[in-house]
Amino acid sequence: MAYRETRRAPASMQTSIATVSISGEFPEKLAAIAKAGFTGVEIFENDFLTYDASPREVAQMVKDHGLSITLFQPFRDFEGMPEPQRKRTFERAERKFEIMGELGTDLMLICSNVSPISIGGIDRAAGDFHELGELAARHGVRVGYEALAWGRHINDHRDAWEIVRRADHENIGLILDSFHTLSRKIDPNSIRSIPGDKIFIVQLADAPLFDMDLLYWSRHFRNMPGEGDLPVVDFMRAVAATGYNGPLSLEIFNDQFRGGSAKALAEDGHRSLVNLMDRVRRLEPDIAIEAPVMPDRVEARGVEFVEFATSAEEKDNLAALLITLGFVKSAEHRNRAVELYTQGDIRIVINTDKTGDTFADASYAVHGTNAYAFGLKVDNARDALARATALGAPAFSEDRKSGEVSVPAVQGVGNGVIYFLDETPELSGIWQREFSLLSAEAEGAHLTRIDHLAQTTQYQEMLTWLLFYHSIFAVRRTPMVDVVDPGGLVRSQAIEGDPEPYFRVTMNGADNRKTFAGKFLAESFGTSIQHIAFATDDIFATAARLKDLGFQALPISRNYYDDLEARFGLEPDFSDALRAASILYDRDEKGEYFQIYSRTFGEGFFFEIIERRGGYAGYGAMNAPFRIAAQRRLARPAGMPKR
Ligand SMILES: O=C(O)c1ccc(O)c(O)c1
Ligand SMILES: [Mg+2]
Repeated sequence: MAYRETRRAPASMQTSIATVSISGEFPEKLAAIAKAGFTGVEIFENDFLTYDASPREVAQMVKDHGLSITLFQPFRDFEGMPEPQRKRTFERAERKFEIMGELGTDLMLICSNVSPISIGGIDRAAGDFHELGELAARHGVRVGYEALAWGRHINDHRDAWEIVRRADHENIGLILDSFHTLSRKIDPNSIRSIPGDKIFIVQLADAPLFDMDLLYWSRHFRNMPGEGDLPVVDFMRAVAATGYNGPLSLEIFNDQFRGGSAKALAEDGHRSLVNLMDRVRRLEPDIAIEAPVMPDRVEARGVEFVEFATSAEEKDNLAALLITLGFVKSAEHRNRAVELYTQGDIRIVINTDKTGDTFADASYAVHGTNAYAFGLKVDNARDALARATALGAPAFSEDRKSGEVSVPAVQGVGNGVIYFLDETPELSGIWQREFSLLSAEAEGAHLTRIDHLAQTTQYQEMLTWLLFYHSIFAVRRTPMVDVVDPGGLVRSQAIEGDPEPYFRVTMNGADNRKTFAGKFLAESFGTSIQHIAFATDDIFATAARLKDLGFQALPISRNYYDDLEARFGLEPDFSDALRAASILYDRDEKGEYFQIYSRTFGEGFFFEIIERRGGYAGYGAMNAPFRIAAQRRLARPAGMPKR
């Protein structure tokens, strides 16, 4: 394969992003892009035209941020024009080449013609490009040709490549854009036969799968690689296999991003590229791009503990609720006001420590009582930390007192802390080392382990956190479901350990503060864990024990059970048993799901108890509106009509 001979030495990865991808004014975009670690930026012509500065001033600004301009784009409707438009198109191109000189970039993107007056024909287009190549050479610039998925004559990178090949000019090359290739379901392996040095730049974008008009889909719904459903990894593997080692440039048109945080978008973008190249490097080791090296995606084996920050006063209520759930206080911290409650494999830590500046205390001051931290069981905690930080997650650490264990940790959703615990003696011995065990025996309520954590975020931040989990951990995402709350829509998507779902998180994105989830977010000032779901292997035995323990389940309306009976054709005895214990029920092809909810605590936090029977893999989404209605009924201030 000839291209291998022309391959350059491995160059460190160049990351770039189009200015259109980021919200804000031009200077704000540049600052966010530079800060997030990109080395280059694509200047989208409109961003530049609408900003009141000369090309030379823009060039200086970009340089001051330590960035280079990887691409100037787009130039539209060039190839295959009839006269007199053809002549004018060349004049227009020459004007842009002059501007590029002042901007200090040597690469322009021409996207395939969409004009109704353009004429098809590969040789005609190749001829136009050859002639443009001569003009470009005189200006010391290069031109890359991109097939828009909706181009009038050219909408496939294979045809664009054929035109570039026939144009046969050093200054004319191909531009690949993952969206255009993958949205049309073109096999990305067709890229492997293109010489890497004829690919002038590679643009990357993902998108959620929608059955919609390609142009509309592209201009409004693109997202960062790993945030959507397109096989961007396969695309990039094929590109990398050509020997390409130029910039990887994000080009994301997204309505929501236009109003988002420039900083968060730039950070997500950078994370998405680092993660993408980590995946590619593992699948395609012999590539010219020097991708960052980090440990592989983390397989979480389950939640080892959840820790609440609270005050001495509020602690009693939380502890009382745990005791009605069958927990027992089984240990106390040796140096701190920290208690451990356990049942089965579940550990709940309650932290009311006020000595020194603890993060728990600060978290309580901001959010009130909240589940501010959790620990994950992993194979290698140091590796997990290394991967998370390589992907831009902020490492978390606190001053430890003597005898205390320093546990690798990062900050995640809602500024919460994620600790990594493994089987090394130091980390697995943490409970014995830091806590004095109490001789506490309790019958419990048959709760075995944490099935999932439910985190609430602003809807706008949902993709950020899904990418966070998806890049650091070996997880898959379930399809997004809409949960209708009387106050608005809440979008819900789960991430689950892959292949084994030992670790599950449901992410709920709230659009406004009128929904139950949105209200929790607003009133807790943005803490994230809104509920914790415990598993039982026998929901009815658990329900019976809870009753003895004085647990107060969230009461569910009679209508729910009438509907359930009809929907699933349940035996009246069975539905009576469900109703008597306020158990919600769901069923799919694989199995059954049972849920009991606690009443809410504090600003809308709650516990859930679930049993999965058979292979049921969901989260009872269809029951969520009933749960929310019940929670709202209870939350209504006294004196309001109750039904
Ligand atoms: O939507 C467009 O017109 C458009 C323009 C330039 C690009 O690089 C692209 O991928 C799409
Ligand atoms: Mg593009």
